[in-house]
Amino acid sequence: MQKIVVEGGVALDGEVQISGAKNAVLPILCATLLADAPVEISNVPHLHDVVTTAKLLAEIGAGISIDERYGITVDPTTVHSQVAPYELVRTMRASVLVLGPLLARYGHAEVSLPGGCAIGSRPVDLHIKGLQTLGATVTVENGFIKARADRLRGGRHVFEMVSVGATENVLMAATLAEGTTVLENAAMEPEIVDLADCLTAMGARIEGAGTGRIVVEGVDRLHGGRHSVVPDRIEAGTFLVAAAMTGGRITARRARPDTMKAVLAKLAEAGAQLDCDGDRITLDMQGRRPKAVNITTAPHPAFPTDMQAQFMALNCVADGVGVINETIFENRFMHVNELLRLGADIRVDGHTAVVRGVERLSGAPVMATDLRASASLILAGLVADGSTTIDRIYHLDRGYENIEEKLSGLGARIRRID
Ligand SMILES: CC(=O)N[C@H]1[C@@H](OP(=O)(O)OP(=O)(O)OC[C@H]2O[C@@H](n3ccc(=O)[nH]c3=O)[C@H](O)[C@@H]2O)O[C@H](CO)[C@@H](O)[C@@H]1O
Ligand SMILES: C=C(OP(=O)(O)O)C(=O)O
Repeated sequence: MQKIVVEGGVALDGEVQISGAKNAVLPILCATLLADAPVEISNVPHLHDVVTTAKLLAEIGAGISIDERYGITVDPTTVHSQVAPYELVRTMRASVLVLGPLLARYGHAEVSLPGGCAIGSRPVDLHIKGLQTLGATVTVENGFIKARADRLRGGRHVFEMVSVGATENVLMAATLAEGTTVLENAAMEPEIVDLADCLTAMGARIEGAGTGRIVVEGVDRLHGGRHSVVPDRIEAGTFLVAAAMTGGRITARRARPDTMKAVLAKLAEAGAQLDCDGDRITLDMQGRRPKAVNITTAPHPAFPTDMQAQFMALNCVADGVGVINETIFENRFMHVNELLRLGADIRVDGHTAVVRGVERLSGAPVMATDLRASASLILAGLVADGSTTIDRIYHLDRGYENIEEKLSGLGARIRRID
């Protein structure tokens, strides 16, 4: 199994290009199923999860073509199955996002329940309730969500709690429903806005994406279109934290600073000098040690759960004590035990971790447990004395494109071994 080896001690310096967002491209690929002609998606990140989604779309009959720049064109006109099997859904929870599109387009869909994952349970009751408001009959049998509706009809739906996935599934379904749908307490993440932009390019009529109230006027058909995926705010944030921890200076190119305000505010609070110029974010730490910061994860525009592990790594070597509250997932502290192996001082009590910064970490073999936990271990390795070897990095390949090449380009001593 492949591993990543990091030799600590280099202050990062240089420029890095940010890829398209994993959490935007996956719903967008599912949304292409709504169209009645090919849809071209560009700025697609080269990720394992993208390959899995493409496999799922191909399995149900969609035509997939990939150009030399990794742009993906999906031709949904050849879809012949409305069943998403367990083998694919289990490896990637985002597969559940084919439910809304298949139901809206074909009047029925069967999608395996995603089950939980390492970071916590991943229920889909909010997705189901939203589709029921649009008139679907939904049952859960033999581990599958089975949904049916001759034609969905618009309605007003209030999500009980903010859910990114449920907002995406119901939004996609509503585009082909008869009449108007109003979604209240909708998620406001930039990835929802990007999905709505892609749907709009396919002929959907959507207002309010990016606010808590989205209004969709259903249309009879969606046509083909083109869309370029929004830059990955979590990837950009991860590189900026790496620069801050190592006392370095980097510029993230092709980023979207307006989608990352909570993260940039915390980096500034940690003592980083930040300069945003169009799609470029420059962070300069001027060789200083970061100051500890308190973090509470919550839905956008608050601090994202997907950056919690990386800021935990920063607090491990910061000056002072940082308190981290994780409010989205019940088990998203699995990086703690691995960070402790590197010499960190962290105490966990329920959803709260208290991190006391130490002067130095020391390299050790560690194990990645999930995607962002893997990133936090690389960050810790960048500042640890000696060598840190990270096992089970397949998690990393789900969500970061060429991370070791990008970090090497910034001067880090990092390599992948078999
Ligand atoms: C609000 C939030 O930060 N969402 C994150 C969540 O999105 P993802 O779409 O995976 O998860 P949701 O936004 O749906 O989950 C938010 C919360 O709602 C609960 N829930 C969700 C659906 C449902 O049907 N029933 C239910 O109870 C979840 O258990 C969770 O506590 O994980 C992604 C991957 O880390 C992140 O990119 C998203 O930013
Ligand atoms: C946990 C993540 O993704 P997923 O919901 O696909 O597991 C993530 O992007 O940090």
